[in-house]
Amino acid sequence: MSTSGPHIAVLGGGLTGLSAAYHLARLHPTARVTLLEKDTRFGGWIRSERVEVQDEHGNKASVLLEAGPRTLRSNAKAVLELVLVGGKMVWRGRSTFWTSNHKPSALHGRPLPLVPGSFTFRPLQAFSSFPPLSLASSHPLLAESSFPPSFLSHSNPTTDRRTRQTSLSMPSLPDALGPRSRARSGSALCHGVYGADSRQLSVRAAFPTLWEAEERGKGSVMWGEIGPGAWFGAGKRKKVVQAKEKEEAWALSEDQEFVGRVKKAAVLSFKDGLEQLVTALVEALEKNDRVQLRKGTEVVALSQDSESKAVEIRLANGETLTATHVISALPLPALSPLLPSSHALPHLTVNPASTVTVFTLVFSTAHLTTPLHPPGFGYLIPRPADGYEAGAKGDESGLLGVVFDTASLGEQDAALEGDGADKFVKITAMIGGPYPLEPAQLELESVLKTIARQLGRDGGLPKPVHWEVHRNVGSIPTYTVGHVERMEEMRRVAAQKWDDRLVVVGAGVGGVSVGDCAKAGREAARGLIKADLVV
Ligand SMILES: C=Cc1c2[nH]c(c1C)Cc1[nH]c(c(CCC(=O)O)c1C)Cc1[nH]c(c(C)c1CCC(=O)O)Cc1[nH]c(c(C)c1C=C)C2
Repeated sequence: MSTSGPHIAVLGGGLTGLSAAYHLARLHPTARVTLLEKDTRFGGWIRSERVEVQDEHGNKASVLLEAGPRTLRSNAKAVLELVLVGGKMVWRGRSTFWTSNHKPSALHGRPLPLVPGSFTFRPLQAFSSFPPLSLASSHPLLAESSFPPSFLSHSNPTTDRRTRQTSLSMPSLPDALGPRSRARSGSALCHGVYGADSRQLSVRAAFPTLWEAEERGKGSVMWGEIGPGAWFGAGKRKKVVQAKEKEEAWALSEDQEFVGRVKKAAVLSFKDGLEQLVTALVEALEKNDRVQLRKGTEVVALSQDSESKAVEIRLANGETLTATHVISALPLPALSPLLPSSHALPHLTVNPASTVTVFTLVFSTAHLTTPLHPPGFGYLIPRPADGYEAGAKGDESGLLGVVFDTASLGEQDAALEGDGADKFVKITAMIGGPYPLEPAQLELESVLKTIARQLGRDGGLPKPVHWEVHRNVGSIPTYTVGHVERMEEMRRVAAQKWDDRLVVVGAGVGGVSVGDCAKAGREAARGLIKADLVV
């Protein structure tokens, strides 16, 4: 590795850290970059694996399993740039949403159908995902809250418009949704995105597009989406910038057919899963002789030289590295103990994080007389009416939702022998989050029983030909009320105490989606370069 130029250390080899290292190396002509990862692999929560499955008739398939996140959206330049690095993709087009003959009532009980696009919580986008009107009337947000004039502020004095920008007593989601829906509406979406109790989440931090729409609509989210605010002023300017950024990203590819397909896709992944993106980024970084990738390397302390302002990085193996700048993409609670008290940062340990167990099941369809599940991409389960304690033991048994993976991104699976991959169906149960779980609830029998009950399959579910369980401990930060302000303060203190030499980013700071992580890494790299901080 060359020794001239600034030396930037990136802490954490998840997607945020990889994206930061990739963009630093790409955009700065002389910077040296060292990426430090404690684990023996890169990718963080992104873990994709192929397994071979077989049924009793000799059909064999190669099935892709995701232990963590499974899709990304083509909604930001940062994502598109990485997508172009990632290679062969699969996409779920907008045309493959719910079919008109689908009846969510086929699902037993009161789960919420899983609709691609709704997770971004852009209200119109979400509801336009429901082509049949009959379906819309069963959507809890429509049925229960029916777009109150002020979707966010309804009946909540703490959301007063004059104070809501600065107040630390920002509403949490159920308050924001109004009295009738307060019971449980919206909680299902919070399970699907954050694996968390909606009552703990800050609307402003967790669903910023909803918040911004209400700002534009002067108290009405709906009006914010369709009213003049969306077409003039800041709302319009933001849309223009986003459109321009996307066009710039499309221009990076010469393959217009590919670009056309990605543009139309609602959600994307790669043929070999999201880890294909990680592998592509690592390969690109390995080719650059200004980049050093170090896995299995734990950072134990950071300090700053009072004269040169350089950052000293102490490693668990006793080595010390010196960097001109550090980008930390570590979980915030993991960064906290590395900082000396003179240079401590506030609020790093305030938010809790959800533990979600991902239970993937592959079934043979050979003996099924009816489809294993109704059409669609899965369902989300709202917060139990009588509390998580009771829900853990009752009907929900700790389930937050179920994804019908084959319906969603079945192209990732391939036939090896026999009639093909369509002889198998893959689903994923997401378990845990706010539920207090006993180990027995994570046993196969218990999970099968719960899903069969929810799907209304009286005869139960067959034994899967393959299943896997991954417990993602503390994987999704819960942005509690006041998060946005706390992070602003944390960044201010970091800039001041560390003389702009330490930048803190990642899912703990601003956005938990794959796209948010890609973007945060990119912005951190660009920020250092743009501000001419790299000396
Ligand atoms: C490991 C479990 C995870 C749960 N949420 C996330 C993970 C990694 C993070 C997450 N999930 C979604 C978003 C929204 C934004 C986005 O850009 O995708 C985020 C940040 C939405 C989502 N949740 C589930 C799926 C299949 C998707 C993608 C949407 C789509 O494909 O259209 C399923 C799901 N995830 C979790 C639960 C409990 C759950 C339930 C079915 C927790």
